[in-house]
Amino acid sequence: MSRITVDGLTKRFGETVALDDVSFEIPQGEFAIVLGVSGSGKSTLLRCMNALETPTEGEIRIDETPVTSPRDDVAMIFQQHNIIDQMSAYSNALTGSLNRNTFLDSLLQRQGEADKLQALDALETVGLLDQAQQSAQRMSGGQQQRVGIARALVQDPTILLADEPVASLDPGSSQQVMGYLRTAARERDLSAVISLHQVNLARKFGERFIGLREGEKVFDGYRDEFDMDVIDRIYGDIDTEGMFAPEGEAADGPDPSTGGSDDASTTRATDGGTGQ
Ligand SMILES: Nc1ncnc2c1ncn2[C@@H]1O[C@H](COP(=O)(O)OP(=O)(O)OP(=O)(O)O)[C@@H](O)[C@H]1O
Repeated sequence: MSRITVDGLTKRFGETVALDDVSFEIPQGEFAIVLGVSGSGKSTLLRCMNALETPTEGEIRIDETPVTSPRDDVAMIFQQHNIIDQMSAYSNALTGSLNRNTFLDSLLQRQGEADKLQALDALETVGLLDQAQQSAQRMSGGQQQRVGIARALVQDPTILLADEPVASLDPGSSQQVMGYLRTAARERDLSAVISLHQVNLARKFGERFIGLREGEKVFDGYRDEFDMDVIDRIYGDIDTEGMFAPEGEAADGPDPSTGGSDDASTTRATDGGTGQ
């Protein structure tokens, strides 16, 4: 059970109001996407959720317990996945169990069988079991990010946070990574909060949407309400042409069996994204 409550969250950096009285609740198992232009407060929101920033006012609660320090049951995936190039996909995934092992045990890979099986299971979830021994530096950016997801899963979280996890990937890899994230959250019943720049990706994979603009929450709703008016509310008068695929084209979620898709139709849907 992991319900996330964001309650009257304000974060100021000097004169800058990064978040202004933001409140919402994410029920257990929901896959939520946070959208907004650069500087709207997405990263600050996620960082507050993981206690990497301290709120100026308000608080975050997980199952009614205020978040005051990083928690083992909250895993965070970053844009720069920070995996170790020289290590294999398997060894990188296994580092997700660091919270349960001493540093020396981890260094010598003396983790228990359960942790090792969990690393293999996580690699299977992200479609990389057959690449387990592959050195990370020989993997593509998308594969490396999937290793980052596997490592987060080995942490055994109930909540998955991802701050622009596909910002540096090409459209096809972005689709795949989002697909695997969605599959992982669904299979393990994780609550997920993902920040994204790309509207089409958000719409394709998201279930719940939180829109931020200049630190304020300007939208909070589900797929059926997430229309062009909402996009305008979030993005204002910037050119949104091409950010929104025609109705139906991007409405289906990923195929959980593939963790997304490489097929041409979905790649086309992404091409209509923001290109960021
Ligand atoms: N550590 C900090 N010190 C000072 N100002 C900060 C700090 N972190 C964020 N800000 C400011 O807070 C505001 C929100 O930033 P934030 O990084 O949360 O936005 P964002 O929506 O994640 O942007 P991007 O999409 O570019 O990552 C911005 O004006 C930013 O300059």
